[in-house]
Order: sequence, then C-alpha cells, then structure tokens
Amino acid sequence: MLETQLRQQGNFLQLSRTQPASFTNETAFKLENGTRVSITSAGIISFTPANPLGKDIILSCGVHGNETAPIEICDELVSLLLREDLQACHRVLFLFGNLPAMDIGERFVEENMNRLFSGAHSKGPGLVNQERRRALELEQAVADFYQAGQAMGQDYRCHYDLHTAIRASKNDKFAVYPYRHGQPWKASQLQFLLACGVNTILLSNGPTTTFSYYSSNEFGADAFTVELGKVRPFGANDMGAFADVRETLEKLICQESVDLPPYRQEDFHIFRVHQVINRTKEDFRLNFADDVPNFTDFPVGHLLAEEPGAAYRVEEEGEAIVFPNAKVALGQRALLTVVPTSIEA
Ligand SMILES: O=C(O)CCC(=O)N[C@@H](CCC(=O)O)C(=O)O
Ligand SMILES: [Zn+2]
Repeated sequence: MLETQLRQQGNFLQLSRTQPASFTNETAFKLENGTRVSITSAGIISFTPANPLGKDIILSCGVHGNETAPIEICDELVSLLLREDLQACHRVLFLFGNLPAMDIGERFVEENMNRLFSGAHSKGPGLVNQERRRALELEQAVADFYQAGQAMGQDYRCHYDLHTAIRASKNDKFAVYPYRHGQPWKASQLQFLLACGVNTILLSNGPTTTFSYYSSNEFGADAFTVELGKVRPFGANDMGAFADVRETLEKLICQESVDLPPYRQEDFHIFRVHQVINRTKEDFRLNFADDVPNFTDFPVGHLLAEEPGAAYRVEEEGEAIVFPNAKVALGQRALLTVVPTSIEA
C-alpha cells in the first residue's frame, strides 16, 4: 500500500511530513528498473541501482526548515526517481533534515541543527530535543550509506548540503567549502558548483559543527554547504532560478559523469574566512542595517559589531560580511567576515 503510493505518486516528502510513523520500520522495495529503494526513517531515502557506477552521492536539504527551494528541488528529484521518470546510475541518498521545522516554516524548532554535527548533538545537555536526536540520526544515515557503498566497492563520495541564506546576497548563489586540514581545495569541485550556477566560494579556516564538515572530515566526501539564494516560503520560489542546479544534480545522479569545462579563475569569486565573530553577550549588536546584503565590504577600521567588552572591526582591505545574525544563541557564530583570495588550479 505504502510502496504502491510511493511508486505511483512519488510523494515521499509529503508522507514523511504528514505520516512520519509510516516510516518507523525500514521500508525497502525494488523498482521495475532494478533500483533498490530503502527508507530508513521519515525524510531519509536512498536509491541503489542494480549495477551502481562508482559514486555515492548525498543530497541534503531542510536542515533549516524554512529554506524551501532546496527542499522543493530534492522533493522533485525523489519523486521522479520513485516514479521511474528518472533512473539513477549512481547510489544516492536524500536527507530531508528538519521536518518539524518545515511544518512551522521556521529555521528550527528549538536549536539550530547545523551546529549539532560531529557529535555536538550529544555534548552539553545531550540528546534533549528533536534537533539533537535528528542530527544523530542523520549522521548515522550518512555513515551507513557510505559504509555500505565501501562494501560494494564504490570509490567516490560527495555530499551537497543545500540551503538558502536569510539575507539577499551580492553573489546570489554561493558555497561554503569546509575546512580541509591542509588538503588542497579541488578545482574540479568548483567547476561542478559553477555548472550548478554557484560562482562564489568561501574557503573555511577551521573545523565546524556543520553537516558538510562532518561528511568531509569523517568520510573524505567532497562536501559543501550550498546557498541557493534567499529564504522564501514554500511555493514562493522562482524555480526558474534553480534550473542549472536542478539539471546538474540530475546529471550527477543519472549520468556516469558530468562534462565540465576546465577551471578558469576568472569565473569565480573566491573568499577565505577571515573573522568568525561569535555572540557571547545578550547585548550583541550589528552595526549595519538588516537589508545590507551578504558580501558587502566595508572600509578598514569600520565597526561591524559590538557587545559589552568587545568591538569587531574590519581588519583587511576588501573584507566583507556573510551570514550576519545578531539573534543566534549565545556562543554561536553571529557573523563571518571574508576576504578575496584565489586557489591554485
Ligand atoms: O543566511 C544565514 O545567515 C544562514 C544561512 C545558513 O543556514 N548557512 C549555513 C552555513 C553553514 C556553513 O558555514 O557551512 C549555516 O549557518 O548553518
Ligand atoms: Zn541554512
């Protein structure tokens, strides 16, 4: 009954949100084209072709519940795969992160899930809320998926964690490249992101508790947090703005390889993280307006933010702001600053 509904209607996300208990026990079945479908929990579904080619691909979305465009993109891809209008040739795992936050149209219910990976979910008070328990469940889904792939001889891992930003951005689509502990940044990955319409890259300067860093650091996956424009409610996204990313993800899943032109530095805006400014006091203030877009730069010495006992100023030429949010929980990142840089091709 569940299987028939999924195969005919492809409505996995809708069922996950409205009847999560249907997926308490694993649901597994084979499509006519030989692909094995496995659902291990609400919002967690994988597709394994009969003869998978070498890539183990993870696409996650909705780690923040109000970031709807990526959820709509993944929902459509899952639906097409279930109805066999698309056929995967690589293994692919889709993770719809924070289902309860989607229902209330908020970034999170109790706690920002994208600060809870790499074990942070179990630190401090422990697994006390649904975001913490879900972060653990998502980590386990990633580990199980990649370990099963390894046992099958799969030889490549990637994870694109799809988001949208709270503010408008001067560069509308951008990606955060998690810290690689001295390993080289990969130009081929930047070419893939460019094909998705993402021409702006932030190179992280240290470990974080984000989902993309978890997959990169613990499983050697090519992993990114990908920001696909600005947050809008379900149904309010101009899906035409996501045609490139939608098409390129389809190629990633359904073609042996994605044809990409050689890397050209001039196609990109590349930044490295310079300052990570955390809110440590209740009275934390940003010194610019709410509608100042991401990637706006300020003159050296300009006061960016302050709280009792601390003033944060621009330190380098071209230093620009990203992800400003004065309302984050105490101890969390309230602002990143970035400076232009380049990578060796
Ligand atoms: O626009 C914002 O302020 C936040 C958008 C967002 O959710 N960004 C991610 C980035 C994660 C990373 O640094 O890799 C986040 O803040 O979790
Ligand atoms: Zn987000």
